[in-house]
Amino acid sequence: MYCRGAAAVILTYDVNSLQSLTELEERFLALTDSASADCIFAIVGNKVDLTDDCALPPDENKPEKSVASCGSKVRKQVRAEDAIALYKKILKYKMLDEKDVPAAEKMCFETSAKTGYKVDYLFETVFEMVVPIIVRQKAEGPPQTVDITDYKPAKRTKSGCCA
Ligand SMILES: Nc1nc2c(ncn2[C@@H]2O[C@H](COP(=O)(O)OP(=O)(O)OP(=O)(O)O)[C@@H](O)[C@H]2O)c(=O)[nH]1
Repeated sequence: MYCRGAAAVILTYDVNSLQSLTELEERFLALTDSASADCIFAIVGNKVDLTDDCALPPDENKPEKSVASCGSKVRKQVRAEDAIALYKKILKYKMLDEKDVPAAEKMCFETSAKTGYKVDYLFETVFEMVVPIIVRQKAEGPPQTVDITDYKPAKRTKSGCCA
C-alpha cells in the first residue's frame, strides 16, 4: 500500500545490527512490488553515531582491531560491502540491469538520524534522481491510478434491478 507507484524506496537498516539488514531482504523487499517500474532504491545504514573507527571490519592481521567495543562506541556490524551486496540482490529481484540504474556505491548511504550526519545528502541525492523521473512520467501520460471522486453510480431501473 505504501509503495504503490513509488518513484523511490529508501530501505533503512541499523549499521549495528546485521539482522536488520537481513530483514530488509526477507521481510520488506516484497513490499516494494507495487512500486513504479523505474523506481530508485537507496539502502541506508543508520545510527553511525554509535560506531567509531574501531568499527572497521576485523582485520585478520591485526586482531586487536576486532574487539567488540571501543570506549562507549560499538563495532559496526554491517560493512558497506554488505549493503552493496543487498543492492545488487534487489536489482536481480527486480530484474534490472546494473547498467540501467545508478551504481550500487552511489545508492548505499550511511547516516545518523540522531546527529543529522549525511541525512540532507541522502535526501538531496535521491530527490535529484527522482524528480526527472517523475517529470518524465507526467509527460508520458495519466497516472496508473483510479480517481474515485469521479465515480458516477449507474442509473437504477424502476425495478431496482441492474439488468
Ligand atoms: N543513536 C541513534 N539512535 C537512533 C537513530 N535513529 C533512530 N534512533 C533510535 O532508534 C529507536 C528506533 O527508532 P524509530 O524511529 O522508532 O525506528 P523504527 O525503524 O521505526 O524502529 P522500530 O520502531 O523498532 O521498528 C528510537 O529509540 C530512536 O531514537 C540514530 O541515527 N542514532
